[in-house]
Amino acid sequence: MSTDRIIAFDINAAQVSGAAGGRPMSRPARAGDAPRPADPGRARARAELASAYAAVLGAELPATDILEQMLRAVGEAAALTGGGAAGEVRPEHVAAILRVAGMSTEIEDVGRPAPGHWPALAVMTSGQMVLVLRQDRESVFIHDRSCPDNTTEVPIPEFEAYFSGRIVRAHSTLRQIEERHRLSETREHWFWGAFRAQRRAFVEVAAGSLVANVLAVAVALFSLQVYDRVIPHQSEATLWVLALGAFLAIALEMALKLARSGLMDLAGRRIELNVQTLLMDRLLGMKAAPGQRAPSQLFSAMREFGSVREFFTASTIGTLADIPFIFVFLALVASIGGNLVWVLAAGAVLMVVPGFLFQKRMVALTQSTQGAQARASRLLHEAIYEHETLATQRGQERVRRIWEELTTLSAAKSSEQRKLAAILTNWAQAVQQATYIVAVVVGAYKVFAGEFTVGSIIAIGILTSRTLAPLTQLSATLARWTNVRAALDGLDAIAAADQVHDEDRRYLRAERIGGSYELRNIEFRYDPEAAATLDIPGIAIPAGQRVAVLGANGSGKSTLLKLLAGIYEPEAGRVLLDGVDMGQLHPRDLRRSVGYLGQDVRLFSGSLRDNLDLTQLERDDRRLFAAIDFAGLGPFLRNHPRGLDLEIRDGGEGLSVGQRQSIGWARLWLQDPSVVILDEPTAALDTTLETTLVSRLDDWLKGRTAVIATHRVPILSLTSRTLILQAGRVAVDGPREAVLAHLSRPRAPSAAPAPSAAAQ
Ligand SMILES: Nc1ncnc2c1ncn2[C@@H]1O[C@H](COP(=O)(O)OP(=O)(O)OP(=O)(O)O)[C@@H](O)[C@H]1O
Repeated sequence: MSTDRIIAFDINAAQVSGAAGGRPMSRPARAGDAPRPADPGRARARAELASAYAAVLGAELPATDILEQMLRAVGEAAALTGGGAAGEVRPEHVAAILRVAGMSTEIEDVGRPAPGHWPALAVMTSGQMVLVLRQDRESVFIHDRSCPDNTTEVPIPEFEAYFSGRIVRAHSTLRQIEERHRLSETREHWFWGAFRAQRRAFVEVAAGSLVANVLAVAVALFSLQVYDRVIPHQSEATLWVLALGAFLAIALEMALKLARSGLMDLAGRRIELNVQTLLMDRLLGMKAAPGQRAPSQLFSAMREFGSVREFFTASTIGTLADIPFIFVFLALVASIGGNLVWVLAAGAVLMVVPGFLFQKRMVALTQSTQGAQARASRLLHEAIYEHETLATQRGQERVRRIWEELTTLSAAKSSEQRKLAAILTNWAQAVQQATYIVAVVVGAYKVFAGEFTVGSIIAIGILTSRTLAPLTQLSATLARWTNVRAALDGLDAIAAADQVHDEDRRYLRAERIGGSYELRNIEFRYDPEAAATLDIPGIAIPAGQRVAVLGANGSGKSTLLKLLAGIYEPEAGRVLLDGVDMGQLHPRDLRRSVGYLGQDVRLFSGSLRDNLDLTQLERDDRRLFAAIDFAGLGPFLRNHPRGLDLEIRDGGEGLSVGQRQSIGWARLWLQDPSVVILDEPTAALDTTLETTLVSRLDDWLKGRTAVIATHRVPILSLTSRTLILQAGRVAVDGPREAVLAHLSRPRAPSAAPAPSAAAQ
């Protein structure tokens, strides 16, 4: 085997040069060569190599995802080093990429190749790397995309001649393996699972509570001793020793309780951080479920997390941690006062029973307040963001009326809720005092009978308060629990909502999507009771074709486009992209390759730069300006004093509707997808800009599949095929000219049949 052959396996060279197959590596750098600029191509190649390796190891690691990370790292390194050595991506960098993907990696000097080393990346003497899959007695097998089965066999002596002896090895971590093989039923609950993760803190809190509660007995014992032993003997020294002991116990108890609340606070913060991150992830990753989930519901559910957080703070957990010690105190009372303990037990039961009895009423109240609050927050949102429409359409009166109704309702319900909570707390306090009195009365009778000392009564009095105090707090906690449970239920709906990226699935990875569509027996409806919004037996769109979708308002154009973009899933039937059901493709690959420009381009608060580059991966301002020029915003932005730093205000204000549409175009240009789905993409542009854009698009759309819903004539000229929708059905399908000619023909009762897809 020649050097050329070994080089032919080198993925770096192949990818850097952009060729599909292997190609000899470029001349090695010589001393005196000018410093090379940052070389994202090389980084790309290394990232792809790492990706291939990860795929061999079974990790779901797409080249493009790590590539994005890598390019970013290279960009940052280039910025730091002034562009010098950043292009050199060494084995350490590849190891870093694999670590980014959550794998554990090491670089080893193994000297000679041996079967036990592989799969691993082998560093060759030239500095290049190859992915060695396995080795038998005669050959090593190298990953090479240009060969059948992606594998090339190389005799060991030939390989050894160019092998530097270094390898980069990666393994899935135990956690990843566990994740991969975990049964879906054993997945932890989003909230309680986060609690379980902090169980160590809870065990420590429980241990602290035990000691603190034992120390709490000190005051009762102090009184017992003082009344029964010190006072009768007038022993001053004992008094002070006992007092000192009691002071110490109090100080220790306080220190322990402070430590306990500190610990709880820390655990609480960790839980909150994990849960909030998870909830936001789920919210962002939710499948679109049009007509099934009101945004205001989601909004108020997320806001309600505040009440959950407040509930699970140190005071609640402290109360709960103290509950088991009630039995310890009761045992102590029994040892001092014998049967008198039943008075305390009865008091304890009486204190908490109403709390449980009122739960149902509390739940009903919570539900109605939450409903009103959700509606109020939607109304508030509309009153603020749709202020102009309300003002010009004189809609304020309606808003005011509904607002008043909702405020009255929620004020009445929450006042009832507060009343109930107050009843529960006051009842608990009253029962606690009554129990004390009954205990003292019973104790007094025992003193009369000579069974008790005065010190015992005082000690029992103190112990009664200590025993029952956590129960008073428990009643207050029970009153709040219904609120928290309702909030948790709302959040449960978010955490359990169907996700675009289902963690239990292994999706098909596609570095590039060609863009041929096939729709089979599609049915889609927003309202399960209503007739189908879309009913399409079959459409095929070959890769690279440009299709215009026409139709009256409400005929289903946008819905069809959203199905093609993978935003909605059909209720029945299948949408195949490159011959594969869209649901099987990895959502990230889909989003990268399928560009969607909706009717209404939304902006987010931040700078214009942030808005253009929502992925935050674009480091090159020249590309941002090229995108802006493409979209026709160049002159405006170049003349603007703030340029790309132009501020977009809360609610996306800061640009005109047409300019917003141009931003949508610029985003699409930056995304550079192989499939473009455009919904009325020039509706807001002026004629000059539309004409310029259309002329640029003619070139840009080459090689891309495009489906464009439009009412505008200029954009039609870009397409070769026209579909006309009528009430969700394809009424006409054929070559553009034929369809347009058919449409412009005067209608006769027995019109010629419309061109069909077969006419393509
Ligand atoms: N989010 C939604 N929830 C419920 N029904 C919807 C929703 N979006 C659209 N519809 C209904 O589906 C039908 C098709 O709407 P679609 O937006 O696809 O029409 P279109 O052809 O794009 O109209 P236009 O030309 O006005 O944009 C309409 O009758 C509409 O009422």
